[in-house]
Amino acid sequence: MSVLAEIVEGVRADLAERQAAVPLEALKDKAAAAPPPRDAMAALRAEGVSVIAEVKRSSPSKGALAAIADPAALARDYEAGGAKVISVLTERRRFGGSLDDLAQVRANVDVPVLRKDFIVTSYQLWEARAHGADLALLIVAALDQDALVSLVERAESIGLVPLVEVHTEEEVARALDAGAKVIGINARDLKTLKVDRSVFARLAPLVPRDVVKIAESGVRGPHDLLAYASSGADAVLVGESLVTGRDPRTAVADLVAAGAHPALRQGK
Ligand SMILES: O=P(O)(O)OC[C@@H](O)[C@@H](O)c1c[nH]c2ccccc12
Repeated sequence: MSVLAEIVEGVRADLAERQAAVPLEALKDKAAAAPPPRDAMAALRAEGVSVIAEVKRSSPSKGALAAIADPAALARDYEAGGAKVISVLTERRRFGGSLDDLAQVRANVDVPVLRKDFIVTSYQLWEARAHGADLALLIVAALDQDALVSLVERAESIGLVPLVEVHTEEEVARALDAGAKVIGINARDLKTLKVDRSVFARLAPLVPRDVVKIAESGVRGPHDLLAYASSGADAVLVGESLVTGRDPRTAVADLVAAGAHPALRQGK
């Protein structure tokens, strides 16, 4: 079984427990009472390369990365450094995250927040919105096309911007067919966990100009951001190097400064 399939199996088991504990109707009531969504499209399209900074305790490839006792404090540091969006991993078994992390982060920053998880049913989209998310990740490799299409539509109908993640040419075509307006090109193959930074430059030209392009994974510092930006990235999503570095606020600020370079202005 691929790593992705194993993770999704665990996600489905945890999901079944939450579904037994919280009926969908209760979740919908909670979503209706949540603060309205923030403008994620504007954040992603802002001047310069938008930095999406991730709250990530551990990963299947590296194991424990950082304890992150106070995710909200980390998110405030990211925001102070200039992050335009905060990503919060909510998957428990392999990434050490939770919906509570998401809610805490959302309550303590002013920028839009992404629920980063392995979403396979609309129940998880309602959960995302009920805990304040403004965007939700949809991983093409984890979904058949019918499910992808219906989750994109459902996300939009409840006020979430779907970030549709791809890793191959075929997945780009599927994302576009499903109507994705924001596409994340992940340098990491979720089936093998190998990182190949050249995937972004190869796939980005297949994405139309009006679709937001996010380069995901493998950003070690400003040098990698610049490489992704020169291949057309509107935004980069960064986790590991921020949570393992000494000063997350300065690390984000250094990325933001690199992404603001006038030579990169390609008329986003
Ligand atoms: O820690 P990195 O290499 O900076 O990568 C961040 C992000 O791209 C990565 O966490 C990620 C991208 N897509 C995912 C899907 C599920 C879980 C995690 C991810």
